[in-house]
Amino acid sequence: MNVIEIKNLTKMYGKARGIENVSFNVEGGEIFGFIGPNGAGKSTTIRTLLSLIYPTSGSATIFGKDIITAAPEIKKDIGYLPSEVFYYDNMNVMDLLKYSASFYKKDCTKRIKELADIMELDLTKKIDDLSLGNKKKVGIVQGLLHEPKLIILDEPTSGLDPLMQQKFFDLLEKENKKGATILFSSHILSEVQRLCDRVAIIKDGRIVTVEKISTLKENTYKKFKIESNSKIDKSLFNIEGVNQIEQDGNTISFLFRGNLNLIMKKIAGIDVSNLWVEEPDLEEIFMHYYEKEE
Ligand SMILES: Nc1ncnc2c1ncn2[C@@H]1O[C@H](COP(=O)(O)OP(=O)(O)OP(=O)(O)O)[C@@H](O)[C@H]1O
Repeated sequence: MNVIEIKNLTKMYGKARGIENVSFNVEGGEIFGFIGPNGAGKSTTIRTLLSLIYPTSGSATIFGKDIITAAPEIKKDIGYLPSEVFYYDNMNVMDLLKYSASFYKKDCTKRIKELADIMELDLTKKIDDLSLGNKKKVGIVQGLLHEPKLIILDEPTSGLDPLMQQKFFDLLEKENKKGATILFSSHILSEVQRLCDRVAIIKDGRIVTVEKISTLKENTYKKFKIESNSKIDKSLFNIEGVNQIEQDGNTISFLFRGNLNLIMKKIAGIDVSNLWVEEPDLEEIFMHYYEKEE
């Protein structure tokens, strides 16, 4: 079952483009990545889904319910971490979190303590005295304290140090195993690759592709690097599917997409001293999608 269904969602800010005809679904139980560079439209899509802003046209459902008409009902089961968090500075952390928890029917005190423990957050501190990273942790606890069925995170890792990022990812994986669906926006591709099952790539307000991470990697280039005992004839690789050839001494490297036997036959004619065949990382795949569109 789809937890989120987005159909041709368009949001204009006056005459300026926010997002155009965005459509994709997020299935129940998956960790879904939403990637694109700054200004691509990730926050606009997320804010529209949460009814913080209204679409110009198009529609979307969450848990099968309309995002606008059923917004208050839907929100009870969503945990949201905005890209930037703002608080009343003179409250202490526990008071702020208790205040957030008061919007839900259940007692979240135990859960707040558990989460604060995992994220190493001091509940007695004043918000004003917290670093940016610690404020982000408050946002994380605030988003998860009611054990939501759907967790929506807008650029959640900015401000967290690598150790905390890891703890946070472990926490998300645990929530996912318990049944939570997660929508995770980011412009950092490695973290999406690590955590997500599928991704939607957005550029200039439009969805470029929606794919499984594994399919994205299979259908794209492989990276070849060949080392020989003598200089390799570069023209050997002037064939369809080969891109970005680079030669450095007796080493040649390139990206290839196509029938691998073609390349293997070419390599068979070389006195090979070493050979590397690697999957491109998501960053390279991403660039490829962007170039294709331009
Ligand atoms: N309140 C607003 N008024 C006018 N234009 C806006 C507003 N909010 C966003 N935009 C524009 O909409 C487009 C999409 O912005 P959005 O913030 O959704 O992108 P994003 O992918 O989340 O990027 P970032 O990671 O920088 O937040 C951008 O061109 C942005 O300038």
